[in-house]
Amino acid sequence: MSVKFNGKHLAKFIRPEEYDAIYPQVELAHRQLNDHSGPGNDFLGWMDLPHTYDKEEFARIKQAAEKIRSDSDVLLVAGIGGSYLGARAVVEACKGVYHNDIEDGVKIYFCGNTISPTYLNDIIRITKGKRFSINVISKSGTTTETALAFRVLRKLLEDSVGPEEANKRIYATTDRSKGTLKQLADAQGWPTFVVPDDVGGRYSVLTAVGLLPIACAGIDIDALMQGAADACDAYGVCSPDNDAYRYAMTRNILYRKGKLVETLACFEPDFAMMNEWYKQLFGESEGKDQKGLMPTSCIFSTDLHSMGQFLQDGSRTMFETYVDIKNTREDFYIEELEGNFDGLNFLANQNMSVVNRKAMEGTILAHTDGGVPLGVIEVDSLSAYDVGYLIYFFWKACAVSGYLLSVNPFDQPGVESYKKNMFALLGKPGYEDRKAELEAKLNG
Ligand SMILES: O=P(O)(O)OC[C@H]1O[C@H](O)[C@H](O)[C@@H](O)[C@@H]1O
Repeated sequence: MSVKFNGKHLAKFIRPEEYDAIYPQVELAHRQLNDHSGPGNDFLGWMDLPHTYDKEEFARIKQAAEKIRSDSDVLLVAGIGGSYLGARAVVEACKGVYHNDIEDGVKIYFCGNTISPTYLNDIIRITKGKRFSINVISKSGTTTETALAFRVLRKLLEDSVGPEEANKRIYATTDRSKGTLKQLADAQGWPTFVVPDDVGGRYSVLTAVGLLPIACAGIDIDALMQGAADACDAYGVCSPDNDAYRYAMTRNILYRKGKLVETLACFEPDFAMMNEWYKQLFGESEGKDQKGLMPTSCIFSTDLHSMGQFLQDGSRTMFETYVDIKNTREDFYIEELEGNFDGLNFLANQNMSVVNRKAMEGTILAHTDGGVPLGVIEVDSLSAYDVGYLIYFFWKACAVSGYLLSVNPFDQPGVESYKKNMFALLGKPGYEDRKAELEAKLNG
């Protein structure tokens, strides 16, 4: 098992009987997920996905990635939320945050995830004089941020290579049959990939949504899916020892004890976008009906120099979950310095990963002593296989955690409010009444 939940540091915060007491609710959640009888049961396509995914499309994804890698210097991936975070998270976890600067071959840039004109201009600058392709990703096919960026980038591509060649360099990942993007793709003859109906955005990284950009980065998507498939089997067993369920129970028990915030922390900067992916997964799944733990994140030891004080001594509203990556992608041997001018020879003659681990162990003990409940998710490495495994671990834990909280973990009705206001304020037809009302509030 390449992902484990280690709760040994939680012993002074949660008694074994508390797990026993909540476990029947886990059994119920397990049953509801398996027989599709719980809330949001039309969005459970992720559950068997690592086994049942469309193999024909998977092969087309690999072919498209090969083509992009051979005919493009740059791949622009336009998408937001679930159509953005997972792909970037896996690419950076497996290849590192500086993969574009270090690796030969196609550079991958993400856009359509903001309305910042500065950001878009920078993306346009990146494409100057480069051969580029676009992967536009939107399940609904109507998301404003993505559609707006895509409108600009598509024109850029058409101006650069002509409409006919542009049509061969635009890859659309969207709904099987509906939405503006699907209609456009069919009309223009762009290669299309499908976001299955029963897979929500935040559960879509192992569909074409994530797989095409991830394959373009040269990551082994077979290994990624295999990791998820093995996790699907491991966490498919209903038992108090199921680590995904243990993590879900821990979250819920701590929430009931008044903890309102979870901080996911990792001592590896390559994990920063996985943190962001986790925030969408748990934030959109659980933050509703005026309930839920607020997911936050840190990268340590970096953030120990900013958030460390609060975590050690501040208000005791949070618990921490550390992602412990057992084997780093690379190591660095620290040599002894003659004269020991910087006083750091006590660190010498060992690998830097050992120093990082001691920092983690020291932090675990300090924060636990400071009254922060702390669990550890142990991951073998950030290989494609282990990342696939970890993704499924979080999926399963999140679904059960949502059911334990008695919410529908698979919808996100609250996200619409800002959109409606934005459309009204921008004068989108159909929003006239709301526009007047909102302007009165703003100017009042
Ligand atoms: O893929 P799309 O339809 O463009 O949606 C992208 C994202 O935007 C929405 O507002 C949702 O809150 C997210 O769950 C979703 O992942």
